[in-house]
Amino acid sequence: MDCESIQREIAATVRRTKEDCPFVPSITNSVTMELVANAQLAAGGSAAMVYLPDEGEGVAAAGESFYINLGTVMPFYAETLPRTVRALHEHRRRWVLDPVAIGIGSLRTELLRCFRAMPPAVVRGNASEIIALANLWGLDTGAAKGGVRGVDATDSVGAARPAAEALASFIDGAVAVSGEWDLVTDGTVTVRSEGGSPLFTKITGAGCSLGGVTAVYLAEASPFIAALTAVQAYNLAGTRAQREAKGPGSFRAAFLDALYRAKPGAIAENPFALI
Ligand SMILES: Nc1ncnc2c1ncn2[C@@H]1O[C@H](COP(=O)(O)OP(=O)(O)O)[C@@H](O)[C@H]1O
Ligand SMILES: Cc1ncsc1CCOP(=O)(O)O
Ligand SMILES: [Mg+2]
Repeated sequence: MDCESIQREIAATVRRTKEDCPFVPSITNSVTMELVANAQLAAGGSAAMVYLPDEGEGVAAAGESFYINLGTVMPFYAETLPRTVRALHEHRRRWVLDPVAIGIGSLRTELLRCFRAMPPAVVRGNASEIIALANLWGLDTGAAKGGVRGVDATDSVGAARPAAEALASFIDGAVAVSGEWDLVTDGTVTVRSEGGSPLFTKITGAGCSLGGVTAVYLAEASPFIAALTAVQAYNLAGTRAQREAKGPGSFRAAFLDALYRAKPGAIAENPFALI
């Protein structure tokens, strides 16, 4: 895969998504749910958030891809999430996992452990979450430990590269690691995408909504291209939004506008390199 063919695939993915408006349901956290849905709409998808077991199963079958984010675990997720993931597996629907705050509490850990048997097509997280998930699943992380602090990372993106590549190979899909720069890998090809803004760390839900938008593109593209398209769109829109913003509040609004307005060619041409 060379950069030019990757760029062509990214542009085609953005274009198809706007034409098709794929239905991409989510089970996601109650803190950032609204930003996730708005970002999915801005990218051209159709969003629906559910909580209950039968609703999870129903929309898993009806959706074209799916997003699961473990940010705020509720007791009934012990039933909702295994049933939904089983339905996704049975209906051959691909899904994105964001293992937010991995390490907090026993139910979150138990759920993340159980996903190993029916894995997602894409895992998206910050560096510490990716290292921690690879460790939980017993994969080779190059001895990295993964220092998640609540929902934040304490590891650099580069430190998560072995974990990301091992995870991507294990799931036979793709892994995206976010931070000051972003890494996307399918286990063989690894890319570094530049851009974004430090203001992303001053609003809640930048990472969660990036996962939701990845799921939208997953309805239209391979795991690797879907993950990279979302990362490129965020890095471009974040760069543009920072020029308009006075602080986190105006950044959030400017970011949604920039994501909505970003053209396929500009997303494809946001700076990235094979590493
Ligand atoms: N210092 C930074 N500079 C530029 N972009 C950043 C920076 N930190 C995070 N981002 C961007 O913010 C988005 C969310 O990433 P991140 O904050 O790592 O996720 P999470 O919220 O899950 O920890 C990504 O698009 C990422 O590229
Ligand atoms: C603050 C918080 N607490 C539980 S989930 C959540 C949102 C995390 O969002 P993100 O990972 O996108 O920063
Ligand atoms: Mg996060």
